[in-house]
Amino acid sequence: MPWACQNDGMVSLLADSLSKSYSTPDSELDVLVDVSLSLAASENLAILGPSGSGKSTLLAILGTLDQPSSGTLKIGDADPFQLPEPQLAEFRSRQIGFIFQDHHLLPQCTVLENVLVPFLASGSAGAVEIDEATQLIGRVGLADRLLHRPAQLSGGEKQRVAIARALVRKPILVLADEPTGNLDSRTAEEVSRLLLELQVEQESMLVAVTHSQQLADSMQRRLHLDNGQLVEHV
Ligand SMILES: Nc1ncnc2c1ncn2[C@@H]1O[C@H](COP(=O)(O)OP(=O)(O)OP(=O)(O)O)[C@@H](O)[C@H]1O
Repeated sequence: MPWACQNDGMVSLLADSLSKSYSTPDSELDVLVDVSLSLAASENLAILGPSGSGKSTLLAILGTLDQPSSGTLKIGDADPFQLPEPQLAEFRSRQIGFIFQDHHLLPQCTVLENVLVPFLASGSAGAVEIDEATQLIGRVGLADRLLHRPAQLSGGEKQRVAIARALVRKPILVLADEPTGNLDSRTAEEVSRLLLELQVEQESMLVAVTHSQQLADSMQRRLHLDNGQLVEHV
């Protein structure tokens, strides 16, 4: 049995023996090897490891953006890789929030419109959704910037908008790839604190790939990925 990270709470994410290989004409590249982990509701986990150790590959599989070569994934009650593509896309947009290092905001859209994007993926945004988005934008400290465009915001403010966008539908799982990677240390600390506060408040799970020791130290659990294998860090 590969090493698995266990917890006492109710398990809401269970990844069992995930492996990912790429075939090249003359060899097979094993990028992830038997990676297992579990998380309970409201838990957060940092994934650390050297460049090329498979962190982004693991995050893409947990986010159902990439299929494992073998292994299974359960998120809440769903077995996402058993869903046909339209249902998988709906599951992903409803239940998983993504935060990227470089925010990926739509430059032509306002802060409010950017935060409404996850609702638009499943149809339209009405008064209830606009109210929810507005409240969350206030919660991330940007109540007076609703109609500003990303170019009018600082890096930290853009990342606050990206956090609001990821959390606005109260997803079961939030995945962040280097969420503070482009920020100075003080801004990184503020953004990390806000992300963890909101994730716990909303009872979402959070998995963040990070090179930041400060962010990793402020998370409940830390795992180290080395050469495609998950090993306990601290
Ligand atoms: N489509 C692909 N085809 C072949 N190899 C790939 C593919 N995608 C990723 N890899 C390889 O998988 C390994 C892990 O890549 P991954 O991006 O997951 O690492 P990482 O730990 O996130 O690295 P970094 O910290 O530099 O972002 C690397 O050796 C990479 O070259």
